Order: sequence, then C-alpha cells, then structure tokens
Amino acid sequence: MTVRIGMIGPGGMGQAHIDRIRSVIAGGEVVAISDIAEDNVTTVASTYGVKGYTDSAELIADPDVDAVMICSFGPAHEADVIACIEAGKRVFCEKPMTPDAQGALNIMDAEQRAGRKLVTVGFMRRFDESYRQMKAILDSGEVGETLIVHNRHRNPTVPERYTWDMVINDTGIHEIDTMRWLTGEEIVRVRVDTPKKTTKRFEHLQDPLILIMHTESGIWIDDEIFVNNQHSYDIQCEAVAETGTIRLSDQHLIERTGTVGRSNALTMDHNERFGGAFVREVQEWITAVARDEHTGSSAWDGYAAACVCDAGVRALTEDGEVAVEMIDKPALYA
Ligand SMILES: NC(=O)C1=CN([C@@H]2O[C@H](COP(=O)(O)OP(=O)(O)OC[C@H]3O[C@@H](n4cnc5c(N)ncnc54)[C@H](O)[C@@H]3O)[C@@H](O)[C@H]2O)C=CC1
Ligand SMILES: O=C1[C@@H](O)[C@H](O)[C@@H](O)[C@H](O)[C@H]1O
Repeated sequence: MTVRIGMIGPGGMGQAHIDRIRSVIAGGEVVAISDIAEDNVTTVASTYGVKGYTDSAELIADPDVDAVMICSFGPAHEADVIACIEAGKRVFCEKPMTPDAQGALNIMDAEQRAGRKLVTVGFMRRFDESYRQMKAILDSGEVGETLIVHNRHRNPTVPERYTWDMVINDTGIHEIDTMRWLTGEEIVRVRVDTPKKTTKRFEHLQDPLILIMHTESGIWIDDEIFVNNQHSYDIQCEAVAETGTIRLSDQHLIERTGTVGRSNALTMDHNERFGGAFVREVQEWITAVARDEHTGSSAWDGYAAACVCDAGVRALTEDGEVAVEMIDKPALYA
C-alpha cells in the first residue's frame, strides 16, 4: 500500500520532507499540500504536481489523503493536529507539537477521546546515529550512572520573525526532548543564565543563553543556545558518567590536510547535519502508517517537552529556578 500524504505548511522543512519522500523514502507519496500563503500553494502544488489547498480543513477532509504531515509554524500546529485526530487520520507533526503545555493537553484530550495514539512528533535527534550510539553506551551501564550532560546548540542565524521565546520553545526544545530520551528521566526544574548578548543580530533576543536543567535523579544538564553565531550549525553533546565520558564527535565526514593546515567543512543547517535522522524518522512513520500502527515520539513526549519549555520561558523572564509542572501520565501513553 502506498500511503497518500497531505502536507500542511510546505515551507523549508516541509519541502525537504517532500523531497525525501520522493527520492529516498519508500511507501509514501505526497498527494496534496495546503498553506495559508496562496503564492506558496501555487508554487509548491505546481512544482510537485499535487493538489493545493489554502484551507487545511479541506486537505484533512480530502478522501485521497490517508495521513497528514504538519510543517507549519509551531503556534498553528494544535488546531490542525486536533482536526486530524477527529478525522481519524494519523498525523506527523514537526516539533514543537505545541509551543506551550496547554495546547499539548488539548491534543492529548482529543487523542484520549479517540481512544488511540494517532500523533507522532518530529523529534528527529532520536534517530541520529551518533546520539543513538551515545544512548546505547549509557543504557548498557558500562560507564556507570550519568551525572552531567553538556550541550551546545548553535545556528548561523535566525530570521527577524523568530520571537524571544523561540530560543527555548523552538530551538532548545531539541535538547529538552533529547535529554528526556537520553536519560530516560523527566526534567523537573530549570534555570536560564544570560551571558553578554551578541551585537550581531536582533535586540529582541537574549542570544546566547544557557538553559540549566535538572532531572528527577539529579542529573545536571546545561545547554548553550546561540542562534546567530554567524558561522555554522554546530550541535555538540557530552555526557559525563561515573567511569567514562561520551561525546558526539564533530559532524564532518572527512578532514583535509595540506599546506594550509588541517581543516574540515562545517555543517550549515539541520538538513545537512541531521539528514540521515530525518530519513529514518519519516521512513519509520510511513511504514507504521501503512500497518495502521503508531510509532515515534507521542503526544505525551510533545506535552512533556512543552512543560519544560513553559518553565524555561518563565525562567527567561524571572530570576532563579522554575519547577516544571506536569500532569500524571494518562493510561493511553503508559
Ligand atoms: N526538526 C528540525 O530540525 C526542524 C524543524 N522545523 C520545524 O518545522 C516547522 C516549519 O518550519 P520551517 O519550515 O523552517 O518554516 P517555514 O517558514 O519555512 O515554513 C512554514 C510554512 O508554513 C506555512 N504556514 C504557517 N501557518 C500556517 C497554517 N496555519 N496553515 C498552513 N500553512 C501555514 C507558511 O506559510 C510557510 O509556508 C516548525 O514547526 C519548525 O519548528 C524547522 C526547521 C528544522
Ligand atoms: O528545528 C530547528 C529550527 O526550527 C530552529 O529554529 C533552529 O534553531 C534549530 O536548530 C532547527 O533544528
């Protein structure tokens, strides 16, 4: 069976997913797109030869659409995810599922009414080979308990429409989810430290910032988030355990040595750095949809990350630590 996919919000991320589905992923076909930007509907629909809608409700209701991918802005996700659940269609939603916890609670309520998990959240780092190797060693117990994890999340630049809270709920959310997955623990309290700001970009951003997180058992996690570093997409992670330290290696494939020294290319964006992970996550989702099964991060994972984001956004405007508030896990997600 070929899964017929409707894509909502085919901008940068959405079109990269369409290209993957058309070139290297098996079992799926994008048959329709919708976007609030009419010019984008015209361009993307004609580029890929698919149906185009300006209203996502029409795309979700289209009988030729078996499942939906949502790649619009974070704040627009909630309404469309709930509409997919109510239509009984499986939905892959790019991160953040919702930028705040209330929106995520509304999605979980809709899923519980439907009585089954239909939502997969695009936390793609869980599919990255280097993070997976790191997790396998930590899980094996051979280096003892994890004590500290250091993260660095650096982007060359972000656009002006990137709002002040997105440093936490659009960028830092990657480490928030990855740390929950890597440690197998919830994050219970956070703090934000604010270094000197870069002059190279927008006044409305606290850039860089350091998000400090504590897990249930006391693992201490730091995350330097610097979204206008002017040079590269630079993702680093180092876990310090009782008898060993594991670090993602640099992400270049080769090093070149010559008369000017030793050098390597830098990755410049998420598609370059996490291309393999994106392919694995979307392939796994399409394969599961064809079997009418759920796979990947659930709405609970989207909710748990949003709760940490809410605390992080508060910590950005207040001094001191903020406790993460979460409901007990509903039975559907046990
Ligand atoms: N996993 C990752 O590393 C990445 C994930 N993302 C996520 O993907 C999503 C999209 O990001 P980008 O592609 O970078 O943004 P973008 O701005 O390139 O594309 C977003 C598209 O959604 C459309 N849109 C906005 N609101 C809409 C609505 N209510 N209904 C239909 N269309 C709507 C816009 O017109 C635009 O075409 C975001 O949730 C973002 O956080 C983005 C980049 C990397
Ligand atoms: O998800 C992503 C973007 O939405 C976000 O804005 C960037 O900061 C991240 O590096 C990228 O991976």
